[in-house]
Amino acid sequence: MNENLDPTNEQFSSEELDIERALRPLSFEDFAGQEQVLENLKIFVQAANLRDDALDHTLFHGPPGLGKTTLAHILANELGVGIKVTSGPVLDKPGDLAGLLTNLEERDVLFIDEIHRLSPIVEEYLYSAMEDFKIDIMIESGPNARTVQINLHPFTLVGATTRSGLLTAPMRARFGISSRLQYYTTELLSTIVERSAHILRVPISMEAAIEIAGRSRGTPRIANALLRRVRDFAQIKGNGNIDIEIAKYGLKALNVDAHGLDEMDNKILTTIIDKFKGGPVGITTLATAVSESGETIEEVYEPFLIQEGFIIRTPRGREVTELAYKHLGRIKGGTQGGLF
Ligand SMILES: Nc1ncnc2c1ncn2[C@@H]1O[C@H](COP(=O)(O)OP(=O)(O)OP(=O)(O)O)[C@@H](O)[C@H]1O
Ligand SMILES: [Mg+2]
Repeated sequence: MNENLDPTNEQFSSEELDIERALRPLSFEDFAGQEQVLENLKIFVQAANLRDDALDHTLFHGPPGLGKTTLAHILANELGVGIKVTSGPVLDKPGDLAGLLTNLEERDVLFIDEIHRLSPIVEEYLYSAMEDFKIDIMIESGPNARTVQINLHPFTLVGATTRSGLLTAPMRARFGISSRLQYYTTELLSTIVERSAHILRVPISMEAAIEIAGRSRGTPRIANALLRRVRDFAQIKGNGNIDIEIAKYGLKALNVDAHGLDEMDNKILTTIIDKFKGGPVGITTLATAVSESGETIEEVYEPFLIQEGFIIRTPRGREVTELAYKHLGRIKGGTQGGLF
């Protein structure tokens, strides 16, 4: 998870983690949006259930907070199987992976988060497990050491990554299903906010839900985080209900950007304006200027900025739009920031 994209910008306390869990949809039915992805998944799951097969290995990619982990759990629920959860950086020895794999029951889901961060040795070890449901394990040591091949139960590997560009080609090729998650529209996010408010038992007006949704960077995780903070304002400064006034008051106090842009988004825009005269600027040059990797900019930040019309991609690089100048209160061609 990318802490930068969490507007509260703090580690979750255990209470917050409980809330996070309570708000997480558990079935296809509770999951809003991503229609195309969901429509296909429903068919694949239904077919696998009908044949009593393991679902094909499935990859979810896309920016943080859009529902990759949520969907991995939903898949296990809908398949009616168990799920084991781990992540790329945690699995540093093939032995750890072997332990997990041999403990999987028939059709279980093995969820590997941040799958682009697997070590090459572990990744290679995973290949035969994914392809043939077989692994080699070393038994005994010293002169008696030998490897034996053992059969695994057919299982489904579900991988998640925010950085699909960093996935190796052989790894990518082993996923039968690959889905990219998209940013959510304000309308969809407002239904998510309403659902979450209902679970948290806090009354919210439709207008307020739309206001929160519109400032959530197209991201359910951010929408839920903003809802929780606004709920605090409603309880302390208001009468407990979230209406449009208290929502606006809370969002202002939280310093939430009118479009839900975060610090890095704004840094990217100001850098293009201030250092590169609004662009065009190449991705590598831009990346160096904002001290972030080019891939992260391309996969995590830029898609939203392009979708919302702040940046355009030209053959010569990235250019900011009028909207970006307006948003930052700058004048095109001006040397100074600030309109006022
Ligand atoms: N479609 C959805 N409907 C309702 N709530 C959602 C939806 N997608 C995500 N959420 C909420 O947003 C939170 C974040 O989603 P999730 O943890 O699945 O994101 P992620 O893609 O795994 O993010 P990361 O890349 O940071 O791991 C979830 O706890 C869930 O409550
Ligand atoms: Mg996740």
